[in-house]
Amino acid sequence: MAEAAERIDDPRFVLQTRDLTRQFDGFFALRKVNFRLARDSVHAVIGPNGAGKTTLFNLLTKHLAPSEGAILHDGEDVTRLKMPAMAKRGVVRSFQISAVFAGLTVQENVEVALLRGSGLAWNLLGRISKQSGVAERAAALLRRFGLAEHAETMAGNLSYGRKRVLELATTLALEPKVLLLDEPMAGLGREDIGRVTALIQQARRGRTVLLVEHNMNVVAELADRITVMVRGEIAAEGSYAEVAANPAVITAYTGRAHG
Ligand SMILES: Nc1ncnc2c1ncn2[C@@H]1O[C@H](COP(=O)(O)OP(=O)(O)OP(=O)(O)O)[C@@H](O)[C@H]1O
Repeated sequence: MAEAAERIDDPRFVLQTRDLTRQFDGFFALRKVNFRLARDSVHAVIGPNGAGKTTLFNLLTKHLAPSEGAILHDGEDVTRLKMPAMAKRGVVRSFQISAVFAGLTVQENVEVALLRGSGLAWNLLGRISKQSGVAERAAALLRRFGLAEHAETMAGNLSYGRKRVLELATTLALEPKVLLLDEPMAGLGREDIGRVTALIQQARRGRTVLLVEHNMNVVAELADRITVMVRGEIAAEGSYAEVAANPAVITAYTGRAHG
């Protein structure tokens, strides 16, 4: 499997794409996209419906294979690597809520994630968690994420917003270097959005975060840099103020030319 890795030494960028393209039956969902994710930044990908955001995300997270182009991680060509290999390299997407085990307690869910992160079979959960300090580490994570008082609650009984927090806690238990989040605020009310935003602010320390997000208040608050996708291509990039003032972006969102 070991292929000669192409090194592109620009250490500022943890992930880069080269002419990344994905077609579906001749339709270009993504066309020759050159995307760069700066190390230790929070970077948001936005754009109108059908712009190709999810396609880009799924290519970076290895849920989809590209039609053409390349993906580089730490300067190495990882285009052909599968999801587990990316996870080993520290590039992890948040699990979907469906991956939270409803029949386990909140504490047990985090313990499972910690064991998974250390490559141990989770059917040994009971025995190992007592022996290896996993229970203490899980409890510490729950305290950090404000879930301590729910430690013994069955995950299935948590509110939707708390499930999202738990989902993030189980992802962060893997200590990813690059955290990829697909619409982390989707379906959340205002209070939970505040909670998850604070959690991402905390989680960003020492790592890189990429999020696809529709909520512009959240994007404005969290993102150092924003990529605006339109019809499968990058239409603009920059800070929130820069992209918000960009005529191409205004046109894409309003359907009208600006000015
Ligand atoms: N599996 C697929 N088969 C066919 N077409 C697809 C497939 N996945 C995406 N597309 C098309 O590719 C385009 C980009 O879709 P994508 O989901 O990446 O957009 P998006 O920016 O994430 O949109 P949204 O904000 O609505 O989620 C759309 O026109 C979509 O219909």
